[in-house]
Amino acid sequence: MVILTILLAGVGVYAIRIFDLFLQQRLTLLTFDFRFDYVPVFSEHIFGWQQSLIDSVEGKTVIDQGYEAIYNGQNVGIGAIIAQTVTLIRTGCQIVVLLCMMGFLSIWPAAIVLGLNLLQYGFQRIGNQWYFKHKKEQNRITSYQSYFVRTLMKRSTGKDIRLFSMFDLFHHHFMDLIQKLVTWQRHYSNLSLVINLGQRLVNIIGLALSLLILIALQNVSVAALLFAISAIQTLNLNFGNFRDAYVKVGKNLVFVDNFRKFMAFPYRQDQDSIENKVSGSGKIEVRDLAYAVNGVSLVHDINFSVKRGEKVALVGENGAGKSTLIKLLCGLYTPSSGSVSIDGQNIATWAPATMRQRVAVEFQDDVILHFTIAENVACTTPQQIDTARVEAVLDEVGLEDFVAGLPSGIQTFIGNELNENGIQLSGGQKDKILFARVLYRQANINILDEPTAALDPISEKQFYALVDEKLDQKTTIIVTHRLGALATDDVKILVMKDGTVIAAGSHRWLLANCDYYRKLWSAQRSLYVGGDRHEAS
Ligand SMILES: Nc1ncnc2c1ncn2[C@@H]1O[C@H](COP(=O)(O)OP(=O)(O)OP(=O)(O)O)[C@@H](O)[C@H]1O
Repeated sequence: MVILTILLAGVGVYAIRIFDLFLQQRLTLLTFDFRFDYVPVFSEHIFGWQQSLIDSVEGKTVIDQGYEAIYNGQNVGIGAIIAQTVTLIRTGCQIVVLLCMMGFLSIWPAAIVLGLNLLQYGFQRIGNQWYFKHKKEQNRITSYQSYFVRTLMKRSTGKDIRLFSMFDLFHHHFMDLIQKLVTWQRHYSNLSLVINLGQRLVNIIGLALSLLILIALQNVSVAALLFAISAIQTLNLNFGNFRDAYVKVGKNLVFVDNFRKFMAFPYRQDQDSIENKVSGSGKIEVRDLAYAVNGVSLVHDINFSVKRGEKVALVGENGAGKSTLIKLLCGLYTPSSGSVSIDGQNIATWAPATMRQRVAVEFQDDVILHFTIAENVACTTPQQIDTARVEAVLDEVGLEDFVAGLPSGIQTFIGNELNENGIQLSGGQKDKILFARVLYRQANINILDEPTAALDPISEKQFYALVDEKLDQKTTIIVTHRLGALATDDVKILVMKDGTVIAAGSHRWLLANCDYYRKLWSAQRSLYVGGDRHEAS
């Protein structure tokens, strides 16, 4: 009977192990599919977020960990939970088989092993509680660490580090970080050591106790005793694996929790009040607009309106709040108070897609993706690109000859990350592609943040001629430090200082009525007409 039981149990355990191979294979494919199904959902969701949320520490943590929850296959997050659940099922089955098998000898050893494993779980819980209590600290350290890795790996920062011999500085901060990491790790491994020692001790006691009981309870043969030793050890091992899997599920639920938080963040497309009206003349009204971050006001008390087709220049010193204001105008930031309305509708109620149709924006720090020129201009999939329109706008911004000289024309890749024949752009060429992107959009409101910063004088002149011609009937707001180009009567100039608009009017009117504008103007004029270069100070 004992022999038959052993045989049956052995077959049962190995059958489960073989079944496990198939489970593991299915699991690998499942987590792979999961990654491809959910990563686009994740990215799509971020499009609906407020920029201020993406910029915040909270947003960054939830993005990083939420992404990890779905992207790291079976190691972290949802993939790990599925993998550990499979382990739970597998070890659970093995435990049941082993318990039945041992029941033929005596139920006591099995009961003792079970009891002692519960005790071990208690130890593990202590370790876990410490882990979760200090997890935030470890997350922060890991996020600092990833900054170092990202910065060092990035080609552009690598250049600066070499040019300015910043390695010592880097090393200084890195060592500081490593110190924190080592301290954290030391605490954790000391605690793990104590817990593991406790668990091993409990194991040995358990094995000895079970055997003693077995001997005391019945007259067992040596063969049965040997079988009992091996069965108890296997049972213990399975209990251990079961426990580990259970604990890992708990740990990975933290990542999933972050994924859940991520999906629950306010998503503008979910709002009931979203307006999808895309028509309108392009009239902008700004009322009592203010924006603060962590209680610090960046812009405040802003009131102005822009008529359809009007050209507006936003000028002011560095840090005056110009970029912040245009981020509010195009809905990237949500005002702390006040409102921005376009054609009588508060843009806070607009869906992001509506905003993209109505407003085309060019920022100083816009990125050119390592895709083709045509894709960078049209910002859509190859099938949807209007090639003739792409060529026309590239022509208009003065890139006709440049593109004609490229081996694959508008299909040439920019940068060599995705294509080894990709080309590098100069700063001015990049600005021209970004402006071509705005023209391609054909929106009736265009907002341009320092669009000519990298342009040569001839290109800058062409740029303003193009604005006059192509954006003639369209509302256009341009942030610029080069005042001369906008010194005409048909441009309304908003002068910003310390986070608010202190004056608005034509160049001539401002020269006559605004001391601060006069100061900006004469400072710049002196550089161009060769006057007193120190006039500004
Ligand atoms: N996300 C942010 N969090 C905190 N402070 C910010 C944030 N964005 C901008 N600031 C601060 O707000 C102020 C205005 O910045 P903004 O970029 O709007 O200035 P700007 O007028 O465009 O300057 P520049 O002419 O140099 O481009 C600056 O003091 C800047 O440090």
